[in-house]
Amino acid sequence: MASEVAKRSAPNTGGGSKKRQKIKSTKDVPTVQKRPVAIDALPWNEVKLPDMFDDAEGFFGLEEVEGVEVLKEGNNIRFVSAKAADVEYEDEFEGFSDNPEEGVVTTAKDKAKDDSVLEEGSHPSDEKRATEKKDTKKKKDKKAKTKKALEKVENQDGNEGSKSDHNEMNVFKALAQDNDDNDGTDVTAWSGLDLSGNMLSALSILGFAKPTPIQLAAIPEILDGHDVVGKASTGSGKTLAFAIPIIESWLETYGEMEDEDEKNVRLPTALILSPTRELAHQLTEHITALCKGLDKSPWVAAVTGGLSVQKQQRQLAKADIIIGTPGRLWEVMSSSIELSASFKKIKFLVVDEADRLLTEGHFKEADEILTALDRQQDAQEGDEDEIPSRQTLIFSATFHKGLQQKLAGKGKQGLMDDKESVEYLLKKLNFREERPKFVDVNPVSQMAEGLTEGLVECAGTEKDLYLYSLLLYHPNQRTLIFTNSIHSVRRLTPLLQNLNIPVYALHSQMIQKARLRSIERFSSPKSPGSILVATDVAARGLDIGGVQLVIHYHLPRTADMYVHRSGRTARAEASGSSILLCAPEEVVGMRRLVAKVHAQNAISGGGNKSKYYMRSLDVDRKVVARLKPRVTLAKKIADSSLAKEKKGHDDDWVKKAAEELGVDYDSEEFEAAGGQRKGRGTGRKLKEKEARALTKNELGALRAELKSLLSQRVNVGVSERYLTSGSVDINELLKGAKGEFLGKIDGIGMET
Ligand SMILES: Nc1ncnc2c1ncn2[C@@H]1O[C@H](COP(=O)(O)OP(=O)(O)OP(=O)(O)O)[C@@H](O)[C@H]1O
Repeated sequence: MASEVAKRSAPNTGGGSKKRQKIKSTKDVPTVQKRPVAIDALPWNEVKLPDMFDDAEGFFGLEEVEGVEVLKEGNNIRFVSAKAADVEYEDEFEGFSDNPEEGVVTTAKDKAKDDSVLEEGSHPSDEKRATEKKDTKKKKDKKAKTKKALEKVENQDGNEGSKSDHNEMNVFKALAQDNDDNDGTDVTAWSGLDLSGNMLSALSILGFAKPTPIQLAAIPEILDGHDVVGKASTGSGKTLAFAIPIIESWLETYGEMEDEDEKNVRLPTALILSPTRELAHQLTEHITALCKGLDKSPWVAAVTGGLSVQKQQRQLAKADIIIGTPGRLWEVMSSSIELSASFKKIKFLVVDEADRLLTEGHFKEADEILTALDRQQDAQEGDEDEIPSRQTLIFSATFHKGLQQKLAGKGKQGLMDDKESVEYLLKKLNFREERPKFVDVNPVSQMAEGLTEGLVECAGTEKDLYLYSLLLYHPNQRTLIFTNSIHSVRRLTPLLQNLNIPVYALHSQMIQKARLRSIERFSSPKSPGSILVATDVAARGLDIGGVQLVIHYHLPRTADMYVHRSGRTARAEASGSSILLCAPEEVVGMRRLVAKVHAQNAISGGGNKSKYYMRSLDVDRKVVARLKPRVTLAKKIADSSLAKEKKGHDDDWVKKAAEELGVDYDSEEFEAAGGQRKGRGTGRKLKEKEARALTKNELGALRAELKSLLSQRVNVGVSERYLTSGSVDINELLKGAKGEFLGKIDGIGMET
């Protein structure tokens, strides 16, 4: 095996695997062993220059290293060091960080907690780990039972030469029997896909009784070695559609490896490109969850920023499945020759949410990565046989029409060389087949089946009020609110908090730790009624269980974005609603956009071509008017803190600039001078100034007033519809049994 590849840790394969011993302190190191070390992992020391070199341009940052042997093996150069080995040994095997903000989430097989074992997978949070610990026993019992079922079959079917498919059918039967005793999920429905017993057992543990349509259609094509372009509606299980065959391939290759040495230097199997950090982490968790049910499992690593490039390089050197955003991946890859060399030999390249990744702002990095992966370019003479031919898998719920045609192979010839064009990138994907298999399992609808859509008409200036009303009409529902700007997320979050709504924020300018924390809290089973206000960074791919409602506070800019945003609810056969808040002047355009989405579905599915008409939802304006005072107050309080915060930032910035220029800075004087000029933004500035001017006491009074308003129930009364229908027991309604009060008490629900 090529020696350029960094040493990798073998996954735990149970009792038989060699386990590395934990070195607790340097005192415990019995012998000083020399080991091959990556060049950037050597214990480099900064060279101290004598004072006389005060201005020695070009020598700053000079580093030296001691005790390193340089070995030349053919064309490869290796560095062997005792010291570095110790340092790196501790560092390398301390287990991946539990801290998600550190950017790499990795996992190894679920295994017995053995103090002497340092190769341990990690999980994104301590909280999660605590929950997982609790689940472990349960899962282990389940796993043992599933295993027993498989063994039972093997024993029953012990005749040599028995047909494997016959055997497999019995595996299913045993699992089904087992399931009858509530011991595991019956996975008989997966039988046509030719999966290994190991994989079936993992699916049974996950509780996935049958493949989804995209899994049913795409898995055999991928297992057969084809390039695949997969299109299926949001929440339909695309992740496992590509992950299952990738893991099957890894299991097969790993099973064929004869000794530990070979396992230790194995090459990565797959590289998965994701457009956002959150999605990369989610893909990691999703694949990891499946791997946990396997006897032996691949290392899965997410690369999304936060860690030092060197540390990520070391961790990636061990990974079998790498999931990353293009920017960070390219940064890590481009600074390590060893990593790019090993990536070139991957068996699978996956582009998830392809239409976004290939078309929106990721050109440069995607281009660099694809160039680096291009196996032909670096193939050396006589090396051809060693290079596995890569399968390319492209997945999304939406594809621009042009992109779809190009991916389907039409017009692949004569692709332009314009370096800025999608065609250029497509060419770079380097499909191994002239035409990849196009798997479009759900041409009738990109939208999930269980989705209800509607719009609420309200004046642009009243969106806050209607948003709050909608939230009260849907109490205890996990709700995702989309806005088109970071500023709106920043504004709406405190506003809703002031109104006692459990709300979290998500946008791209938040630090990674805070982003992941928001998602974790929003998705926590402990808070089913939480709210997330987000930009479109949350629109694609995020799979948060139990999102029942999506509200488009700002309208989506494109039809595809409408599909992706709305797809955060009604996932995996669940139901959910998507509601647009539309100003009157926006209604026609929006109806047209949504009709377009549905028309495309109808035409491609050969279905009903009548125009889809999105209904307006009936919100009782009188009830909304009753909520106005509290929203106005909450807004005033939120605006005041925001304006003060902003002033602090502005002051800091101007102070710094004044310091650099060597002038005095007086914020009052500065503002007075600015206030003379009339121009754009003056009105906003005045409002901010007003908001800032609120004293502590005034704010306290506003808070008290709001508190009192919030403690009052909002009686929605008896709607005219009820009165005219003549069939309603008004006394019953007023008793509260049907929830005539808004909010947590018991929502009345929306009429659709
Ligand atoms: N065979 C299955 N049976 C039951 N649930 C499944 C199955 N496969 C996947 N799921 C679940 O369905 C949910 C959605 O899957 P996934 O995130 O892969 O959807 P997706 O098609 O990638 O959606 P999007 O287009 O929004 O990214 C996940 O919670 C996943 O665990």
